[in-house]
Amino acid sequence: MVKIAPSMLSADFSKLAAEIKEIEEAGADLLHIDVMDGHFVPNLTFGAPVVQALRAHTALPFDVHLMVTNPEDYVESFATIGVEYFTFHAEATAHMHRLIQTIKEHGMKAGVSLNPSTPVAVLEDIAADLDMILVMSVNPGFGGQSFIPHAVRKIQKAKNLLEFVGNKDAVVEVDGGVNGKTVEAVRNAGADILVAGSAVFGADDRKAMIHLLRGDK
Ligand SMILES: O=C(CO)[C@@H](O)[C@H](O)COP(=O)(O)O
Repeated sequence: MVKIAPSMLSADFSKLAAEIKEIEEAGADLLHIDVMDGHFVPNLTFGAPVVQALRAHTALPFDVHLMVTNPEDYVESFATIGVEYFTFHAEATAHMHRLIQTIKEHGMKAGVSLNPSTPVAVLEDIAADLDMILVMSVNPGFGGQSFIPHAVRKIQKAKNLLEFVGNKDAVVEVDGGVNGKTVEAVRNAGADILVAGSAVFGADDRKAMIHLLRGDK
């Protein structure tokens, strides 16, 4: 069964702890946390101190997506928080292999995210080392954008690559424009974790939306 990771980017920033508690009670599986530095993407969110402050307010695993230049500089501060996935962008470093090892040495799972224009093939030689491939189905930076259809094929390619290298533990996550209209294609393509920001936080009934996205019977 797929897991649902609501994206905090679409939460009410004036009451983050309450928002997180609500989506935890609504049945979310992970909390997706978008760290943006205003350089890698044209938007700025929060860093380790805010994420640290939220750790005490939920038992949900933290799925941290770093849209930053120099992701190497963030490993130590996030490792001390209690983070499940530390996911950086392939486009942000020339040293993916080394960074993956460093993330794991710091006790976190390592994910690599791909912008819509970056092919899955860039992960060929490191796929066996990964814990997650994050397929961006929008250009990163903002919530509420439309799903880019070619992401469906890319999810399949990411799944095939992990299977080809015998990496049974790694997951494929999809992020951007996932909602009631796009979710079936994404689930059918084989995604393991679905990130949803505006669809969940903008829903009148967040619990019902999480159930719908997950395909609960
Ligand atoms: O990383 C990002 C955007 O850069 C995402 O996590 C968005 O926050 C997803 O928002 P929706 O498209 O689901 O509204």
